[in-house]
Amino acid sequence: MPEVSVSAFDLPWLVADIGGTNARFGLVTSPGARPSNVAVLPGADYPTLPEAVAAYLAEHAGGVRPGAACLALAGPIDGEHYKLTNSHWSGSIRDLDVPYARLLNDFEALAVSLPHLEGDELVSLGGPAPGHGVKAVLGPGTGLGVGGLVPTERGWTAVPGEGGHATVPVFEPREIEVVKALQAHGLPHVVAEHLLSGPGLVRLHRALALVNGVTAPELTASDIVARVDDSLCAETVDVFCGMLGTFAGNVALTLGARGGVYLAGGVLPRIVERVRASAFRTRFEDNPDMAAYLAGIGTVLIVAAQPGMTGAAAWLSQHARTELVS
Ligand SMILES: Nc1ncnc2c1ncn2[C@@H]1O[C@H](COP(=O)(O)OP(=O)(O)OP(=O)(O)O)[C@@H](O)[C@H]1O
Repeated sequence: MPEVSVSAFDLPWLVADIGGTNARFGLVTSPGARPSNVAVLPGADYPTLPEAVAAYLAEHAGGVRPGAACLALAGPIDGEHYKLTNSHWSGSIRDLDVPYARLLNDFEALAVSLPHLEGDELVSLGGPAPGHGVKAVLGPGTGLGVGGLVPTERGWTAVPGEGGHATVPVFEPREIEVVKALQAHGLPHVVAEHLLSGPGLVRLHRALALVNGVTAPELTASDIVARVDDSLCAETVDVFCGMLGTFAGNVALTLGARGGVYLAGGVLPRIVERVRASAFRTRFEDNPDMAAYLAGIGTVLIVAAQPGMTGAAAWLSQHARTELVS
């Protein structure tokens, strides 16, 4: 069969959201459309990202050759180069052999998705509905991601960052005891991600056992959230939600996120009602000088299935217009 030549931004476009465990892929068949042909591949099954992309295109996308790609990755992006934080994949986007390809940090892509999410893709965690202005997104998953989205005269601009590595937001006496226990056990500088993530739930459970002077089995994050009748597990989830509220309030204050604070990541959609019933929103507003300011900011949980890929698709739609007219 003769090779079909493909130019930059020829449809379809390839989008992806790649975490430490899963590589999610999809195709965009018209600008502004949501991804179709979505498939989730286990990253560990493929030695490199180009091999996972080739497998997706061959097995789930009819062997198409995309004219553009936007890949959201859980790790720092340095121009064309990527290195996933919790996976062995690293390399250059050029190795994909797509005429136009762009890398985004995963929370940068989530930030771009925010104006496109609607209806039952969002659940209120308190406060008013998100309005105009800067938006923030943060979320506990394998790590703790943070991003911002700023309105400009030329559309929205996403702001990636490394906010999950900010020092842990301890507030209540019990939380201070947790930090002291972790410091006494080999973790001198406790950052937010150490406690506000899936692995953070495990660490928090262990630390609360030390603080309470009890022995507890080593549990996974899913065990901890499943054991609703176990007092230590229940306390772990409560402390987690409270600290997350303070962290989200700190992000809102830092970015001036009057357009809303959105919560994402793999952990919270599994405990929606417990977050809503927790101290999350009270702690979000609990600031001596800025309580009224924070009370005016909506907090919303993203429960959409593939928001990272929605963001990657929106990014390509916005940039295709710019690239094709310039
Ligand atoms: N049932 C569960 N309840 C609570 N937390 C969970 C559950 N299952 C998994 N987790 C946590 O969620 C984390 C995965 O979150 P998320 O999906 O956001 O991760 P990611 O970094 O995007 O990577 P990937 O999806 O590839 O794992 C896991 O590290 C785990 O700690």
